[in-house]
Amino acid sequence: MLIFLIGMMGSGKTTLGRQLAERLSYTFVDLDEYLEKREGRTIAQLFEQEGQDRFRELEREALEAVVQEYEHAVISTGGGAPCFFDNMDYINRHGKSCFLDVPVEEITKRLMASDLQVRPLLAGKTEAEINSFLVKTLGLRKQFYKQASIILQGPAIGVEELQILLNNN
Ligand SMILES: Nc1ncnc2c1ncn2[C@@H]1O[C@H](COP(=O)(O)OP(=O)(O)O)[C@@H](O)[C@H]1O
Ligand SMILES: O=C(O)C1=C[C@@H](OP(=O)(O)O)[C@@H](O)[C@H](O)C1
Ligand SMILES: [Mg+2]
Repeated sequence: MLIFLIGMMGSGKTTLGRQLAERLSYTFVDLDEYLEKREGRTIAQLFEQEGQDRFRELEREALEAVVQEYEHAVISTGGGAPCFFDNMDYINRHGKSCFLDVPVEEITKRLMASDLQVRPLLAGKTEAEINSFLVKTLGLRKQFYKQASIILQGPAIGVEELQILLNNN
């Protein structure tokens, strides 16, 4: 089975995905890392050198490659991945999707304490600018995230809770 974690930047997809994969003894795939290895460049370099439109095409190609490569895996997507092309339908056709619905205030706090350079959409922004960017972006993306098979609400989403919901859905 393929399990996809989706949600905004900073919602904890990479962190929780790694924990879940370990518990299930599944392979863990972080779509950003997979794409970086595939292209031999970082996410920041891909945004800078290719622009966001091309980044989204490369992200879709990486998503398809992961689906073809793995039978059982936990896949942490990048925050924008479900929101371009028919990616959300594609994800739901190939596995179970879990939306980590964490409040923007909590996400802002986490991201401010992290390295903003690795997330090119946030690099160079102040806390207030990040907060308003996240509010605006979530407004546009929620229609996609809401199509997830499982929705978990934060701020604190535990791996046990996620595992129970996965067993029941
Ligand atoms: N449950 C949590 N509580 C507090 N901080 C967290 C939690 N999950 C993740 N973080 C922190 O928030 C930041 C973003 O987490 P990450 O897993 O990379 O999110 P995503 O992959 O959704 O962008 C990281 O600095 C991480 O250490
Ligand atoms: O929300 C987005 O558009 C993005 C999220 C990032 O992944 P995380 O959600 O893991 O930070 C990464 O794919 C890229 O910086 C763009
Ligand atoms: Mg991530």
